[in-house]
Amino acid sequence: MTKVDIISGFLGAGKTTFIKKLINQVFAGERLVLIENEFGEIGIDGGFLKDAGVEITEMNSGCICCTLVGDFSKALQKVLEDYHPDRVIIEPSGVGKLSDVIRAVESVNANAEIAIEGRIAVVDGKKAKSYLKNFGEFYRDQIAHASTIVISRTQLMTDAQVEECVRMLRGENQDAAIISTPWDKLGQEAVLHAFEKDRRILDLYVTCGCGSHHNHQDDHIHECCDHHDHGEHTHHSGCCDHHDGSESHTHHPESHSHNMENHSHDHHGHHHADEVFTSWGKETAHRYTEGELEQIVKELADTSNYGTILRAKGIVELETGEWKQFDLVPGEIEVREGQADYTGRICVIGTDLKETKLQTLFHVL
Ligand SMILES: Nc1nc2c(ncn2[C@@H]2O[C@H](COP(=O)(O)OP(=O)(O)OP(=O)(O)O)[C@@H](O)[C@H]2O)c(=O)[nH]1
Repeated sequence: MTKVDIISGFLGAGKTTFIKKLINQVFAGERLVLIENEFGEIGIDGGFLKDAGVEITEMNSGCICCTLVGDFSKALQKVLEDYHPDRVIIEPSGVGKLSDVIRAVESVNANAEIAIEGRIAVVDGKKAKSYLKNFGEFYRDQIAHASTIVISRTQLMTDAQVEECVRMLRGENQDAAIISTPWDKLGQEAVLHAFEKDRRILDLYVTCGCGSHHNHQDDHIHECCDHHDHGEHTHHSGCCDHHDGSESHTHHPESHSHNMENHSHDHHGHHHADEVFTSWGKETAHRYTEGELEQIVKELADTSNYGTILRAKGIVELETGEWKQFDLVPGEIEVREGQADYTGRICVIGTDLKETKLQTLFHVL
């Protein structure tokens, strides 16, 4: 029997980062295959685990839950036959619907010895509220169908923000385990616990009167709806706070990022991702100066000249021969050392992208 874990999450939520953590800490020693699906036509993440001996199947240019569903079924079957893995980890594209991915896996299940173990949604805690408003059809589906919701970037949030986020997520999914512990403090035991238990909240991120964050990993794992009194610690896990979701169902245009439009007019509609989101991707041999690359990424982040950019990432060569990897989600950019690759690759995903302007910006005419 091969176990299958689906690690969903919106664009830039932290799926790949969380998968690395799982592979290093939780699934170490297992024979693993990762099926990675990028909405854009240029795969960027594929190389990251080759050294760790993980087999990687990349599927680009669409979603395995809709346009690539037939290909996905064949790919999963092939992986099972070729490698007989202990576990297959599926990373759907950020704009894939978790319910559709589950259905796609189940359709293979009829002929194969597999069992879905984890249905994970990684949620960027800082953006959950606005994304739920603006991209509700896709976002809500991932949250609602998850058995475990993992909140990323909680170390960048205040306790009150974390609590509000947990409450909001609980309003969308009454049953999932919700992990809100900052990932650098999240231990193997805690992750396993969340995966194994159906209805738990890992309230490791404790709000104290002193306002600092405490890691109570060993002794603060609570059953949902279990209200504990821990002296001066107040626990607002939000698990019993059955929010009516009214706030996240409102249709006000986005105020958080430049020109983010409301794409959730039809919560019950069935849009394919490519009806709402577009991607632009290029391979390039262009060698950038470090300053030029930083300027490009900054320009993408700070202006709306190139459309509404929800995610950009890439790996490119510098004039010096060094390679740099960049990541952008609204409000956050990162440029870091990268490993030399066969060519530079750039991928931008968003709405209303201005392709010609992007080509000019990246010098890839
Ligand atoms: N500070 C911080 N950064 C994070 C965290 N999670 C992810 N990131 C950063 O956010 C960016 C996106 O993370 P990924 O793991 O690539 O996200 P993803 O969901 O796989 O993104 P897609 O490529 O859209 O599928 C990277 O620059 C990460 O380093 C987190 O918990 N804290």
